Amino acid sequence: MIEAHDLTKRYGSKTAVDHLSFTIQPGTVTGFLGPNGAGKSTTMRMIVGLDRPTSGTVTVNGRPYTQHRSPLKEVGVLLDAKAVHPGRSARSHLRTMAATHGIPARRVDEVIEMTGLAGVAGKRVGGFSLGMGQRLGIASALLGDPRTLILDEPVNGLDPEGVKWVRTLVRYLAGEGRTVFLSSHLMSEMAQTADQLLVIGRGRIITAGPVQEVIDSVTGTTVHVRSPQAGALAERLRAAGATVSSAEAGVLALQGVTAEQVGETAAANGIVLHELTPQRASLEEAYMNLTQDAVEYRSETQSAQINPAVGQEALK
Ligand SMILES: Nc1ncnc2c1ncn2[C@@H]1O[C@H](COP(=O)(O)OP(=O)(O)OP(=O)(O)O)[C@@H](O)[C@H]1O
Repeated sequence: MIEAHDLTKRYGSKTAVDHLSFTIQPGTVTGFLGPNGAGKSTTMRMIVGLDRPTSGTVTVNGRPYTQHRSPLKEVGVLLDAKAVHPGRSARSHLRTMAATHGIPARRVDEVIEMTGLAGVAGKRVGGFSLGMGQRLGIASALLGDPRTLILDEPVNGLDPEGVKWVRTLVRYLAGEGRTVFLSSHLMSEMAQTADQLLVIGRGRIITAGPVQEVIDSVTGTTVHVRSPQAGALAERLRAAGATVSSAEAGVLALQGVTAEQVGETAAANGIVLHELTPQRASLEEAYMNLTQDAVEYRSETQSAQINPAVGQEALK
């Protein structure tokens, strides 16, 4: 279990994490979502004692991470998959980690098997693809057989098969009763993987709860209607509590009402309909709506991707 109380981190005048309080329960996969710069990595770094909170506290399995006697056996962490000496082989990296933490050497072979690295375990890590690096990072996190796993963007750089593998693995680990906390900026990926979601923006919680509840709360349905008697229909639906807007004559966009209710209201009042279409926002659209106010540096980032020269200017 991970428990954060009023967790805050400031870098100078920048508040990266702003009074976050949450509990991540064992036996579940909790997805930590937020746009770039939302504060996910900073939160994870504070959980594992790599950054000191400006104020507030965070504990893992009841204690601050640094107060655990064998942290690796308590918490498995994937924060920066590239933080491995490039000249070492994957096996030698894992063996060194195991030796310095009192973990038996046979566990190294187990995690190599679990993460599908058996074929490349003797190769230099420097030659690894991003996906193989991610697998090695996950193998390192699993080495101590920890009760809690903290994985920052574990599917980053993985191909679809790798993504599916991570999904299956984390579900399996949570099924064993472990606490699994993983970050992503992809709502669709988290919707398929997590039980619970914690969505943050600009260091604050935007929403949290079971995946389906969060999705239902953000993917509101709009009903589109075309009718030669749009005015009369709008009047009756407004009276019933719907929010009505109209971009052109004879066309209505309705919220707070189902397509069935619109059809029945029309029938009961003898109103002719030419079109009745429920339109559900896609998950990614809903997520973008949810977090759009919390996205930092949007224009700079986009220009940097489109035109590196503009990006250079933006960074000056
Ligand atoms: N060492 C630091 N010094 C100054 N500012 C920092 C530092 N680390 C992070 N920040 C700032 O804190 C904010 C949160 O960053 P963080 O990396 O935690 O976000 P994130 O949600 O993990 O984003 P991403 O998805 O891009 O990794 C950002 O505005 C970032 O620029």
